[in-house]
Amino acid sequence: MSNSPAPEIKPVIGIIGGSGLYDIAGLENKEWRRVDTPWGAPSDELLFGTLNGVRCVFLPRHGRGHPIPPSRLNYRANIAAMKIAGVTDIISLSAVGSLREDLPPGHFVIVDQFIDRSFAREKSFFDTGCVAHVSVADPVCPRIGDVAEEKLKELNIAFTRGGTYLVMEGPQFSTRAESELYRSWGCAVIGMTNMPEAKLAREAEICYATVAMVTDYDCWHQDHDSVTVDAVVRVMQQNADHARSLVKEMIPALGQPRGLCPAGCDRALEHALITAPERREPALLSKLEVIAGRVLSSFDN
Ligand SMILES: CSC[C@H]1O[C@H](OP(=O)(O)O)[C@H](O)[C@@H]1O
Ligand SMILES: Nc1ncnc2[nH]cnc12
Repeated sequence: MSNSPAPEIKPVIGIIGGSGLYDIAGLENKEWRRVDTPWGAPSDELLFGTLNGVRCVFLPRHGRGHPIPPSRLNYRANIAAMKIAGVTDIISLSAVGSLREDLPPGHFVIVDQFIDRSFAREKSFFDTGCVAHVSVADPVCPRIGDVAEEKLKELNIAFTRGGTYLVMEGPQFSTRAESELYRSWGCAVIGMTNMPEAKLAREAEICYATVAMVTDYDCWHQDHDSVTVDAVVRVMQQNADHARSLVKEMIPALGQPRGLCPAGCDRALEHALITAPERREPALLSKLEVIAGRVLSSFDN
């Protein structure tokens, strides 16, 4: 065991804004800047700024004006751009449908698990020529969840800590049979975007947590109409102030200098690489430098 002191990390907070959240309030020194990555361009320029002296970077997940559907998002570029921008912690904000009676529209859920039913997306930075298998047994960072919980309480916003987010491919909403199936699996909420986003953040060793904002009861609830985009947008407009206040409170708290993440999200690649150094593909390795340079440069993996 090493006796060296825990490094002092100055966090940079990334915020990925979902449907209805295309900007964040209160940022100082704001600047939209293009960030290119070895996996192509992210959904939009990134908004750089500071809040109470904490550096933050905002990305509208679908782009400003929402031109990109869930299956066409370049999830790898989005996470790689955050990594290149120096982001250490990501707050993912998402509109979701509720799969439980006790999670009504307007309610917030601090997600702790996912079931990934997406299938038409690139899910890893690694590939033939450099294979890695990270653990996503606990796919979100509990430290970010703790801060979300504390701030939601202070702001008096109704929320639930914990719940499984079912990730569907979309873009069509679910059939009633699918919705009932996911309910029978014990899922709390449903959306189309948080995977592979969370898996890629783990590969990039960025702490990541989802605050889901319920906008509808999907299509299973007999007393509520089936979800429509209009309904999602209407509830998100009502919720947007809550989401903005939450982010504004979370950033200064998460931005305090700290040591390594106790949950180990920032060391996820240690012991994850399996390809022998002599079988690694140089072209892929050079792409991976921005994501995995920390572990690839040490040859004893
Ligand atoms: C506009 S309704 C469906 C859309 O909203 C959610 O997006 P996000 O997670 O980015 O808030 C859902 O996943 C769908 O992409
Ligand atoms: N019911 C639903 N299904 C999938 N994604 C959603 N986003 C918001 N509501 C949703």
